[in-house]
Amino acid sequence: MSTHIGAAPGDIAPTVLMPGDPLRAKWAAEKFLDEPRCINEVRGMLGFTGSWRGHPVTIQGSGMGMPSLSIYANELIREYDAQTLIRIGSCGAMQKDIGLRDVVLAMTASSVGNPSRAMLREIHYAPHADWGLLRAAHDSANARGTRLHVGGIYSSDTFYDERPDLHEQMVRHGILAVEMEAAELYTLAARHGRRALAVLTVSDHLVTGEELPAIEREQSFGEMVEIALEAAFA
Ligand SMILES: O=P(O)(O)O[C@H]1O[C@H](CO)[C@@H](O)[C@H]1O
Ligand SMILES: O=c1cc[nH]c(=O)[nH]1
Repeated sequence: MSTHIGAAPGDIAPTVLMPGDPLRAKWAAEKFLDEPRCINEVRGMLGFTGSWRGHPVTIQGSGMGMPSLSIYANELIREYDAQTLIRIGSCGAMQKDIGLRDVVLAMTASSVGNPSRAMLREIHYAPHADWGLLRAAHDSANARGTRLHVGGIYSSDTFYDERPDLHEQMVRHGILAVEMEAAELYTLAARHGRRALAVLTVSDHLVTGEELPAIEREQSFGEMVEIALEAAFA
């Protein structure tokens, strides 16, 4: 057990998928894994371990925002020796040519700040995906005909952002979408020599104002789960 994860040693697989929503973790584990069993209920941040095509896989909720993700990713890496961490999240599209339910692979993740920021001090570190995972996810998505976008995303500290000028600059600099965890996940993975990727599904559109309801964010983003699994074991 770690402070925030109740799993026994050995109950967490080397490959961990991390949705923000713990109920998406439950849905994905029941839909995509063989013999899933709940390995964490601490604070309701559900985690499940099962297998996919014979490979052990854990799907563990991260919560919303980088401070929460940081706690789970740190414990998964330090206490359970997780090697591959793939975020499976929702995001808001920031460019006109991206549609609802399109999949975004985050090549880089910009942020105003993240929990690692204080440690890095004057360095403006560029959080980036693992190249092998990114390439494999790209190949998987293309093979299945997914509407796919690959590029930079923005990991925000706020869902209800009151800085339209900040969004304007992100859009202007080609940022594809906004979410709230990837920059810290990428930074932690790099620091510990692990592989990380964020595979995201567009749930909102910041340009058109379209949005999907909570139940669809929880239970309908299966394509990104399959892409993440195929990339992990490519
Ligand atoms: O759907 P998840 O994975 O939680 O991701 C996105 O959704 C949450 C906000 O609604 C934030 O965590 C953001 O990153
Ligand atoms: O962080 C997020 C996630 C989904 N949609 C948004 O607009 N922001």
